[in-house]
Amino acid sequence: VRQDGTVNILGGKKVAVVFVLGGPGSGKGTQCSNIVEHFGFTHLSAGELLRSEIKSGSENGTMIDSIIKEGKIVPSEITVKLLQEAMIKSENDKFLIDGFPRNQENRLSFENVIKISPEFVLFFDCSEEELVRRLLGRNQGRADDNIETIRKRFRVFEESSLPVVQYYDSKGKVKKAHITRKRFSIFVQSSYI
Ligand SMILES: Nc1ncnc2c1ncn2[C@@H]1O[C@H](COP(=O)(O)OP(=O)(O)OP(=O)(O)O)[C@@H](O)[C@H]1O
Ligand SMILES: O=c1ccn([C@@H]2O[C@H](COP(=O)(O)O)[C@@H](O)[C@H]2O)c(=O)[nH]1
Ligand SMILES: [Mg+2]
Repeated sequence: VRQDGTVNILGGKKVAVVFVLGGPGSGKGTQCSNIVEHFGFTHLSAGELLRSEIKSGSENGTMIDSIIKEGKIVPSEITVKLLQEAMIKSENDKFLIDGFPRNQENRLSFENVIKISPEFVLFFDCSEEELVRRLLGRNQGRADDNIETIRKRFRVFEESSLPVVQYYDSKGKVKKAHITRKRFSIFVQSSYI
């Protein structure tokens, strides 16, 4: 229990978190793997945790599966609990959290439960044209890599996820990697990396 009365769920350990955000297919998972190799972070993909939950046959699996196929956002309490469990299980004190927070409610839920603010947010800015090309060429058998769901994921990204990037940008916490054409960059006025 901290002096301000809040409880650190990670047992008092000082933990660094970096959120990795960007449109579907912008390379979050790919770049997290590269970063992990060189900088000693543990990579936690919220999408992977949710897909594992489906595969494990958990009671929420069917609901998560249908939300992912619709390109929508899984309720915060489920995703935050999975992230919390993964962070507690890990021995590490540095985490790259990929694909989360997806909306403002996710962000608030993480703040309230985990009680850690990110060191910064890595944002991959990429044109929709390039995103579609990458997603349709990914060939990993994902149920949401079809053009119908991809369009829905783009809409959710613009409506719900970009406001989270804007929020962190207003706090000076966004480091932007500019991938191709500036489809989404009008929303964010921040430093480039
Ligand atoms: N810099 C790059 N240039 C070309 N292709 C790339 C690049 N980075 C990633 N890719 C490819 O694009 C596809 C999507 O990459 P990745 O899975 O890392 O994206 P993501 O942001 O994690 O996507 P999602 O949000 O759907 O999980 C993959 O097939 C990957 O190999
Ligand atoms: O915090 C999250 C992360 C993911 N989802 C759902 O999973 C899919 C796939 O996520 P990827 O990051 O692309 O692997 C995403 O479209 C959402 O439906 C989520 O709800 N919350
Ligand atoms: Mg990914």
